[in-house]
Amino acid sequence: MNVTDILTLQTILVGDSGVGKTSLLVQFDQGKFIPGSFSATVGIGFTVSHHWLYCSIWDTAGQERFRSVTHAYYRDAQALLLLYDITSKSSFDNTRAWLTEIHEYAQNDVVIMLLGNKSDMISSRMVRRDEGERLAREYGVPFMETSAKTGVNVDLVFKAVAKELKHRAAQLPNEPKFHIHEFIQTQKKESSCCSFL
Ligand SMILES: Nc1nc2c(ncn2[C@@H]2O[C@H](COP(=O)(O)OP(=O)(O)OP(=O)(O)O)[C@@H](O)[C@H]2O)c(=O)[nH]1
Ligand SMILES: [Mg+2]
Repeated sequence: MNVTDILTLQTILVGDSGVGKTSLLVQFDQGKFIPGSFSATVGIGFTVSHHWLYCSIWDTAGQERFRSVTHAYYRDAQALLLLYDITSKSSFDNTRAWLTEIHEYAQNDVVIMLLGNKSDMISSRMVRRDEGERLAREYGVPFMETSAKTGVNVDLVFKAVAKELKHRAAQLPNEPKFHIHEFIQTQKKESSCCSFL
């Protein structure tokens, strides 16, 4: 994708409280990570990011009590990033419930991406990468592991989603679903990740 393309992208971040939605957003938008500080999002957060992409990002609160607030934002999302925390089995197990909610409230053609965040926390890993890949294949969605702390794969997530939307906008029906590996060659520093289905 020609990164000078300016694309608009309405994105929503969902997933259990504490998985790193806000941290991923701050890393993407400001390129920084604020260690240790965990202040749970209340209601909904919003950021407009002006990289190579004009991206309005809704950062939702993972806590159950804000769920009804989140529902209202699914409808307008073109892209939906569903995060779990690789150090939290429950956040991974809950992704199925999130996917059910997404299918209930979001547009049918929303681009969904499953992200296993906190990939830097190698010694505390509770969810293997292949478990994330398997779940992603089961639901037919692309998957990546990310770290909001080190920035690994964070830009790549938004590039990959933007490229999918570009393909769809260009109505290139015969094109294969875009393959994330294209980005790998150009982003040596990024870790490997599975291709899109
Ligand atoms: N090591 C590491 N810590 C992370 C990462 N992402 C988030 N954290 C930490 O995990 C905690 C929760 O991060 P948040 O970004 O606030 O989580 P959230 O998903 O926005 O939580 P809610 O707003 O309650 O839904 C914070 O202490 C972050 O510093 C990561 O990739 N690696
Ligand atoms: Mg948050």
